[in-house]
Amino acid sequence: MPPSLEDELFPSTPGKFKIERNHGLMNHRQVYRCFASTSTMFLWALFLIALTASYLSFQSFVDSGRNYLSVSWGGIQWEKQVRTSAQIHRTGGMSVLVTGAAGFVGSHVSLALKRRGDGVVGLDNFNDYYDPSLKKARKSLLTSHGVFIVQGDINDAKLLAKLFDVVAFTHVMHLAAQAGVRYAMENPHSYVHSNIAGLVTLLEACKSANPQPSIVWASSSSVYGLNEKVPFSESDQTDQPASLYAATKKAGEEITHTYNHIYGLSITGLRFFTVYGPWGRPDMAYFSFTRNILQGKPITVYRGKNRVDLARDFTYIDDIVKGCVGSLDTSGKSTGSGGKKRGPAPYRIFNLGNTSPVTVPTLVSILERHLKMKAKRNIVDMPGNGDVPFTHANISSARRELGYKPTTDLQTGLKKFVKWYLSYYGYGKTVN
Ligand SMILES: O=C(O)[C@H]1O[C@H](OP(=O)(O)OP(=O)(O)OC[C@H]2O[C@@H](n3ccc(=O)[nH]c3=O)[C@H](O)[C@@H]2O)[C@H](O)[C@@H](O)[C@H]1O
Repeated sequence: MPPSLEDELFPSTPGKFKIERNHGLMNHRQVYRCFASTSTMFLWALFLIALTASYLSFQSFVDSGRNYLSVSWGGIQWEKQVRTSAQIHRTGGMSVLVTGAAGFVGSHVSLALKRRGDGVVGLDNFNDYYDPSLKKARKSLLTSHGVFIVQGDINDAKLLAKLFDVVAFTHVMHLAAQAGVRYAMENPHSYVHSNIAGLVTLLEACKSANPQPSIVWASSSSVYGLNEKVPFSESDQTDQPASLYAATKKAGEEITHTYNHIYGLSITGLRFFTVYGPWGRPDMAYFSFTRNILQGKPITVYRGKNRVDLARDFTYIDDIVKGCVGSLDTSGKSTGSGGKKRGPAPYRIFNLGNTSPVTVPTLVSILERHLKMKAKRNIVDMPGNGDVPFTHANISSARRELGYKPTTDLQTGLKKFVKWYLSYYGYGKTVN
């Protein structure tokens, strides 16, 4: 039976098939047919290869297009920007990945590091917990100083792996977090997402990096919770958190301890005490009070049990930056590599406060003086929303180990804040 067209076009295994059909010798016609069918086959094979190749390249075009549409990182140009930003310009300098770089503390620390010649790459997801345009303005400031901020989330393991692939970061300054004590009642899962899941994703990336970076990260004074012994010392128990925010920060301290213990990551946790200053966070009391006073709107001033005023150990941003940089400088090395611990690594926790608590009504009076306007005070009993009555830091440990010495009192710091606020927003502009 002559071979069907189908057989000629799609022989299963050509050589074997022909030998079986002809039992040995072939005549001219058979040779010609064989030659003709082989060349047809060859042409079809070429056609199929070309078809497959064009399909695959179309697919990769679609994939890369999709990547560019939904992911704002990757590519040769992006890698170049990351590398340039990470370049060290001083002897003995470090290259630091700063998470939350478009945030309040993150932007200040990034600038300070860049100014003294360290390499800095920022990472920030630019979420809308508060007005993202303020974060974008901070980003522009950093860009003008040569700091590149990658737009991405600390929960994105692929992005983190890529960053460590492109740059051998010596340090990570981890400041990305869901902040705010009272907002935790509104959106509890955002705290778990950033402060727990995001932290673990970041630590996983750091543990696997080779070399492993040293990590300095933001814990919080809120871990002291309902403690009554003052001032708060790092050796005090911290097992009475008053808010979910505090609980996630406390959990962060325990989680980082396990990564130090198992993988040899060098860890420094900083308990910040109500940080304030220029380029600050609009959700915080000093900031929202300023906005409302300027707009002639009332402010709500909480009052504690038995009509006792609430008090905070307000700490000025420049002092906090010095504490952060001092922590990076003294962090010591991580000891692991490739996910394996090679020896013990430092695990440290420091209070970064101001050591002189001020009551909230006094904070309002200082603002009134600087703004030359009277506040419309609406005094209410503190609702059970996660607030603690007072905070007060003992900073002897940070002073000894980091050379930390706060120098700005609330009066001076708020003057600088008000000056910045008026230059940034003017007198009447609305802030979200
Ligand atoms: O040290 C920290 O670890 C935390 O500091 C900050 O929390 P807090 O100390 O609570 O600051 P902040 O909100 O400015 O309230 C200040 C005071 O004003 C009172 N307060 C507040 C709002 C209001 O409308 N009225 C009022 O009286 C309020 O009752 C309080 O007594 C950070 O936000 C937090 O992210 C975390 O970093």
